[in-house]
Amino acid sequence: MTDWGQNLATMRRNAPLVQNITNYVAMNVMANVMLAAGASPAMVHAEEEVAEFAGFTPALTINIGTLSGAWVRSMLLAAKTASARGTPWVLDPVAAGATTFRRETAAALVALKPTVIRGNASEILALSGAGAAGKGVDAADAVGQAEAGARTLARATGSVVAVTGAVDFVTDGTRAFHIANGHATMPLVTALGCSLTGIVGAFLVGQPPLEATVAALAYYGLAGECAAATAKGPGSFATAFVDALANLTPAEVSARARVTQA
Ligand SMILES: Nc1ncnc2c1ncn2[C@@H]1O[C@H](COP(=O)(O)OP(=O)(O)OP(=O)(O)O)[C@@H](O)[C@H]1O
Ligand SMILES: Cc1ncsc1CCO
Ligand SMILES: [Mg+2]
Repeated sequence: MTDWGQNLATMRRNAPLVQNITNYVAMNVMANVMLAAGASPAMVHAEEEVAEFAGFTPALTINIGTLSGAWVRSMLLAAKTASARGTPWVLDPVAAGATTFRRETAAALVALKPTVIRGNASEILALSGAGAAGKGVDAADAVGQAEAGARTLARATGSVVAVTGAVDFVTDGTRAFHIANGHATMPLVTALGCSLTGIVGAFLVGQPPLEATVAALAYYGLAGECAAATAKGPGSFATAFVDALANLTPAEVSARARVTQA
């Protein structure tokens, strides 16, 4: 059995710099989540500097949550640089099926070969070409409905595809895993999915993409379980969740990760 806590230990040893192009809603939450986990986030998105930064960062994440023309130009510049350098990068296709602008932007970014695509079921269904129920940023489909689409998307793109929800699903198109850690309060706190995308980026540094992604999701879900033990609702959950990310040890992750082959 794989020792998933080792991937957390490696990430913390690396304490990797991660460049994040994310949305206005997520920026602060995501930076705090990443710092608590042991990574070093940098929110760098200006067209004037984004490629230069992508030229030295060991990992990059791109989230299309609050788009505009200038953001898209920056995203494409950063993704092109990462792809050319072989830098691992993660795409978070927020509300990918909602509008033509989002569909086209997500497709252009997928063409630049993200190492990992991480989204909720509705977003992964939209990217895989199947009809999705979701019209906004929240999932309206169950993970199980997106698993076949995730496998197809992974085979078509060469990306690892992670579908998050009640039980997460991760595949490289050949192998696949379910991760049953997590808590139902997580989707009631905004930007926890966006922030998870940053955690996946941090785990990718120096680690194989499929295993790194599975371990990141197990660790993150477990932090949700820990937070739920003391939280009184979504507000105190958010605080307890950041504490749990900082306090969880690799040994606890190894013992409590609920990962099975799919
Ligand atoms: N019903 C649930 N039960 C347990 N864990 C959940 C549930 N829904 C989501 N999660 C967990 O919450 C985390 C974020 O995943 P989610 O699918 O909510 O992201 P998202 O929809 O992209 O979020 P956002 O767009 O608000 O940032 C993952 O770790 C996932 O496992
Ligand atoms: C609420 C919201 N709107 C655009 S991005 C975002 C953060 C969660 O995806
Ligand atoms: Mg999301």
